[in-house]
Amino acid sequence: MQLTSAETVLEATDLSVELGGLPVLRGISLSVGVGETVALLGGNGSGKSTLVRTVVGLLPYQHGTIALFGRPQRLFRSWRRIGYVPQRTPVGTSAATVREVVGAGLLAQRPPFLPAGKAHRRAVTEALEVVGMAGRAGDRVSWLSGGQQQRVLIARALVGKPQLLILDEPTAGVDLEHQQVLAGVLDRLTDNGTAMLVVLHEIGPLAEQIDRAVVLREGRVAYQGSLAGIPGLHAGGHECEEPAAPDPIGGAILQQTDLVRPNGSQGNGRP
Ligand SMILES: Nc1ncnc2c1ncn2[C@@H]1O[C@H](COP(=O)(O)OP(=O)(O)OP(=O)(O)O)[C@@H](O)[C@H]1O
Repeated sequence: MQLTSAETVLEATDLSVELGGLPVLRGISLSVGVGETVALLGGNGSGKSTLVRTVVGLLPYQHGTIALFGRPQRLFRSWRRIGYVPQRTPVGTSAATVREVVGAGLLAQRPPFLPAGKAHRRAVTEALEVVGMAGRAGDRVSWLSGGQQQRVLIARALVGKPQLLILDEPTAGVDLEHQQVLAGVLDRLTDNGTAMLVVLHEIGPLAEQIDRAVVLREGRVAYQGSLAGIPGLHAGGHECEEPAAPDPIGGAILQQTDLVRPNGSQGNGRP
C-alpha cells in the first residue's frame, strides 16, 4: 500500500513499560513519519532496546498507545511492512546458510509449501549485494565474523522491502567501510519513503541522514530535536560546531558520556 508523505508510520504515546515489576520506560511519546530517520540515543540501560522491542510487539506495555501505519498495534497484522534488526544477535552456532537466513525474511510473503521461486532468490541476492555479502551466500553463518553476521541480519530485514525499518545498533561491530556502505543504502531507502528508527551508540556515518534524535535517559525522553542540538555530541568524531541549547524534556540535562560510548562500558542500570 502506498503512503503519502504526510503519514505517520509509527506513533507511540505516553508509553510505559515495566519489566520484572520495575519501571523501565515512563511516559514515552515518539513518532516516525514516512521517509523520516529518527535516531534513538541514550546511555546503557536507558531503555532503547526495550522501546523498540515493545514497538515490534516482543514486550507488553502497561500504559499508553502504539500505532503502526495508523492502526493500533494490537490490531496491526501487516508485519511484513516492518523490518527489524535486533541488537547484535548471536547466530554463530547456526548451521543455516547466509542465503537461508536472509530468505527467512521473506517467509511471510511466500505461499506455503512451495519452494523459493526465482523472484525470491533474486530478492535475496539483491539484499545480500546491498550489504556486500552476495559472495558468501552459500556459506554457513557460523563461519562469518560478528560484523559479517550483522550485515546478514540487515539483509534479512531489507529483503522484504519494508516501509518501516527498525534497527537496534546496526553498526555495532561493523567496520567503518561497511558502515559507510550501510549509510548509503539507508539513505536511498529513505529517499524512497522508508521510515527508520535506529538505535545508535555512535552516530558515525549515519549522521548525515538523521532527521531527528530522541535521547532516552532513565526510561524517559530527555531530548527530542536535531542532532546538532545535543550539547557536546560527537557524531562519529565530528563535534557539533555550535551546540545549541538543549530542549530538555522532563527537566533532564544531557551528558555526552550518556550518548556515544562505543563499548557500552558505563552502565547506569535500571532507572
Ligand atoms: N526482561 C527484563 N527483565 C527485567 N529488566 C529488564 C529486562 N530487559 C531489560 N531490563 C532492564 O531494563 C533497562 C533498560 O534496558 P535496555 O536493554 O532497554 O537498555 P538500552 O538502552 O538498550 O541499553 P544498551 O545501550 O546497553 O543496549 C535495564 O536496566 C535492563 O536491565
